[in-house]
Amino acid sequence: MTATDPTTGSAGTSGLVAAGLRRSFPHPGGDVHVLRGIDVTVGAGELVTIAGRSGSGKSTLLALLSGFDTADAGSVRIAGAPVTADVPWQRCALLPQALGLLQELTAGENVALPLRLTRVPDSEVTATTTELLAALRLDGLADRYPPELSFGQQQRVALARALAPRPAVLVADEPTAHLDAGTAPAVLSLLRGHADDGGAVLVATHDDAVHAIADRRLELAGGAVSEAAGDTGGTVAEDATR
Ligand SMILES: Nc1ncnc2c1ncn2[C@@H]1O[C@H](COP(=O)(O)OP(=O)(O)OP(=O)(O)O)[C@@H](O)[C@H]1O
Repeated sequence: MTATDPTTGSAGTSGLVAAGLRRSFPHPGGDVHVLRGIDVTVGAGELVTIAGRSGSGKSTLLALLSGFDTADAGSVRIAGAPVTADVPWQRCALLPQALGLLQELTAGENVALPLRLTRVPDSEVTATTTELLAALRLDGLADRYPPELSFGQQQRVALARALAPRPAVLVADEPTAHLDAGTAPAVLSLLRGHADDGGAVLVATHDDAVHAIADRRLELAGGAVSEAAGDTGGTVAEDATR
């Protein structure tokens, strides 16, 4: 994949480029203006984190970037093409906070799903699924259904599913929120590895360990994004964005 052009800072032709994103939600007390004109660029090969107080709009932004929601204004492009609701997993995969695992499929079947949908050969599906589950310390749990797994285990299954199709863009919402010290390093390693392999990775997080492996860190506050420096802000109060 094309790396970020260091001379222009642009994502070139293979990264994520969002411009002028605006999103409001109707509310009886007055519309909630969550995103007020957001520009975000994540180049191929880059891992960018985004921090912000609870309610600042991180999940709202990630849903727009991955085609799960539509902006009131602005554009999202991957490799130069607009992101739509039916963006294929190979172009953009979202790891949402709610995970979205299919309850009637086993962990292994959930991970294999994006590969099955694109008719990847069985041997490759098996190899990729086995490799990802092992890398996330989920060996032996492939045949369990989501309700038979802890939330942290389910979160790792959802990450494996997002990574399985080797997406050009990976968008992850708090991917380490439910992990312990034993499993967090595996998740960090896969996120960093995906970027090093040429993926564009954007992670919303309050976790200093994730910020530490990032190339850049953004801050979302008051409906706007800025480049951040220094320690993570963490969740210390509600953001009454309006
Ligand atoms: N569908 C919706 N309808 C109305 N308001 C919404 C909707 N979705 C989000 N909001 C509001 O938008 C704001 C941003 O929410 P969002 O979930 O994006 O924040 P966040 O930064 O991801 O928070 P957290 O860190 O707690 O997950 C909040 O004030 C929330 O109440």
